[in-house]
Amino acid sequence: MTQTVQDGALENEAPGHDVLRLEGLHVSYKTAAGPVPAVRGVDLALPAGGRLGLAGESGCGKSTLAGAVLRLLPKSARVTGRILLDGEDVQTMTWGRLRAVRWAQASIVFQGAMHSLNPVRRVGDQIAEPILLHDKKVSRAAADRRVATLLDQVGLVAARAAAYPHELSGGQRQRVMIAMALACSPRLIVADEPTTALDVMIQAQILRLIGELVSEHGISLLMISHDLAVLAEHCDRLAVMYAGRIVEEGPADRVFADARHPYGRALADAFPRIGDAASRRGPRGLPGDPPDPAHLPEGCTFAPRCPITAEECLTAEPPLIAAGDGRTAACVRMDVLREGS
Ligand SMILES: Nc1ncnc2c1ncn2[C@@H]1O[C@H](COP(=O)(O)OP(=O)(O)OP(=O)(O)O)[C@@H](O)[C@H]1O
Repeated sequence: MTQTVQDGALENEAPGHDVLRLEGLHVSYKTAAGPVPAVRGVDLALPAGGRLGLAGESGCGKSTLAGAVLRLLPKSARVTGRILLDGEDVQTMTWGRLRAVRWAQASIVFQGAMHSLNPVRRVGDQIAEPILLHDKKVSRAAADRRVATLLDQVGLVAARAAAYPHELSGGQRQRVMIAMALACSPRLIVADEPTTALDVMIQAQILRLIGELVSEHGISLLMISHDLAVLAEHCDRLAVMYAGRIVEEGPADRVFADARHPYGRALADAFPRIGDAASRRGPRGLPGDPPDPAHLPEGCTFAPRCPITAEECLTAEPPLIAAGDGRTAACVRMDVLREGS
């Protein structure tokens, strides 16, 4: 593992107790220009019924991590480390086992339902498919009844089962995707930027719906977004990702209100807070861009954009260390950040 969790949550928990557990996960894409390290030594644990938010800017490796969980990455991706679903290593599953696990044990809601749904099939048939696939004893009539129940749970009338994806609004299509994700009563749902393509009001409704459904059904949630504020509202823990690594992890309210890593702090400050009087902490852009994963800087990868960089940041990549209140952060200058806050 490249990341050391000193005094972190991972060391104290019995393996196999988590619905999802990533141990030293690395994903590198093979390209003509050389390897692109998209995920670099990630350790994460999601207990049963937990809701973990994964935040970070575009290109930091969030979708790669999500795809790795169900082995949905392209062939050019080289994955090392362990991905444990209920203690079972996804990397060593046979294709048959993997097919059984997808939908039934874990399902993913991707961004942009239009691309995930088949445009020439009725949505009811698409929701019924994983149900029929996973339980050969279920009759078509029983699957249709289940589809009607699922549509009702996601706030759509049963008659919508007959619609084609293009006949639905973006929000309705995303509700269909959520119904599909719930169809086989999984233990884990991974929601990868589930509302990116939707307008703000609909985004809030869909996120609330996901939150309500996972609690109602006791499903664990890994929610991925660039928006730390949204994640803080719907998750109990937050992990902040930068240039392929987790740079901060901890209880959602603590990380959002008082991040220990300057990147976590910048992400929290980038969005207005609900209830903030006259924008005391208005939205603030983070200067610069994340590094190109194929050409990472020496030392801390955030140093070139960091407001508190010092000489010591430029020599080695800081390990993830205990940062108080059940948090971990990968910053050698977190005390300076604390003093300045
Ligand atoms: N198939 C691929 N081949 C080569 N590089 C890839 C491939 N897919 C992703 N990458 C690179 O891996 C890095 C991580 O990408 P990823 O899509 O996981 O990030 P992300 O945080 O999910 O971004 P976004 O929010 O834009 O989806 C990026 O530099 C991206 O360009």
